[in-house]
Amino acid sequence: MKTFFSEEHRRHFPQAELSGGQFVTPYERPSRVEYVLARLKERGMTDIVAPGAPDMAAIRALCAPDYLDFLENAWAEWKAEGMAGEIIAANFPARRMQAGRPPRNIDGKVGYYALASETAMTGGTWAAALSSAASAQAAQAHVAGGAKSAFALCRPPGHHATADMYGGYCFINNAALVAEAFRRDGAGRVAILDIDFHHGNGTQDIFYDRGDIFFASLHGAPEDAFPYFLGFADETGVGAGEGTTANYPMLPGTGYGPWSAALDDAIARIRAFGAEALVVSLGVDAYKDDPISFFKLDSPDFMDAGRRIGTLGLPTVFCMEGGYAIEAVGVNAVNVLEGYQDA
Ligand SMILES: NCCCNCCCCCC(O)(O)C(F)(F)F
Ligand SMILES: [Zn+2]
Repeated sequence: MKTFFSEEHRRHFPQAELSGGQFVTPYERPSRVEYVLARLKERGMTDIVAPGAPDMAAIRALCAPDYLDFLENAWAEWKAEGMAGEIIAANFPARRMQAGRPPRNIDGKVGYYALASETAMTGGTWAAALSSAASAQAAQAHVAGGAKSAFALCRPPGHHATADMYGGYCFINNAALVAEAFRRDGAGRVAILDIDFHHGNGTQDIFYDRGDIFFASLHGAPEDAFPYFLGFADETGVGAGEGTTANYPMLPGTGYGPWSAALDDAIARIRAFGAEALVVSLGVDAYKDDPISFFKLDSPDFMDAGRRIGTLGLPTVFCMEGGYAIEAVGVNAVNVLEGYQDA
């Protein structure tokens, strides 16, 4: 399996994340992908290439123009306003406020486009997000060109990003770009399977009214886990998308037994949907030692999960999402890829 990866990810490394009322070193840090690269090489998956330039037309087709303008210009505007630190959202359009009217002031504008305040942006975030999107796009082109599967080692991740909001360490929805590209390249129906511990609210939001894209997510129950405000089992899609969203919220302490039962159900739903291509939002923060999650999967479970996903026998692009037990993130992510290839 070929891996697409860009060193440009390094341009996004904020010094701080707001967590528990303190500023901590961000959990979503460059060393995560270094562990994945090391494990890929250890397992002989050494076909690792850098993507070309991002397909900006496809990114513009996915994201709102004003949101892309914001992402590109936020840092300059923030510093022009005399802000001393990194970009962190502090003001949000709360209930019964004007959530559809972007402020002129950059401090207000940041909160308009942010869905959470833990994620800081810096001067290199835009470039890093574009390079991550480019890896996803290149992986999809490789599969559309005939490869059975490909791995987009994306950093920053993407599944919390909507067409017009960032947060949860995400800016551009890489998995959504891949799904749309599969559709443009002729796949009539595409499925996105999100196994990251956190609900892929952005991916769900983008495709919620679409009948051609199936979205399934296994995640920590919204009552207990970020992003908190989406991911309930009764969210099944709307309009043409009715029945094409399947959420599997699960409680703290969930182990591989119930988690894999949910996976099997999602796989059956994807098969019944008639997907012709598959995108996997590959987060491995369901791992038992993940510092910000509460499932109890162990490393061999990720190998078995990959094998089960492989039984779909679909052209597949894996997009790296989360996973914060840094020493294990490489083993767990590559285990999914190896299990998939062994199916
Ligand atoms: N005190 C820690 C609270 C953390 N709150 C934000 C969690 C973001 C999770 C991001 C992710 O893992 O879902 C992604 F895949 F996008 F990276
Ligand atoms: Zn996650």
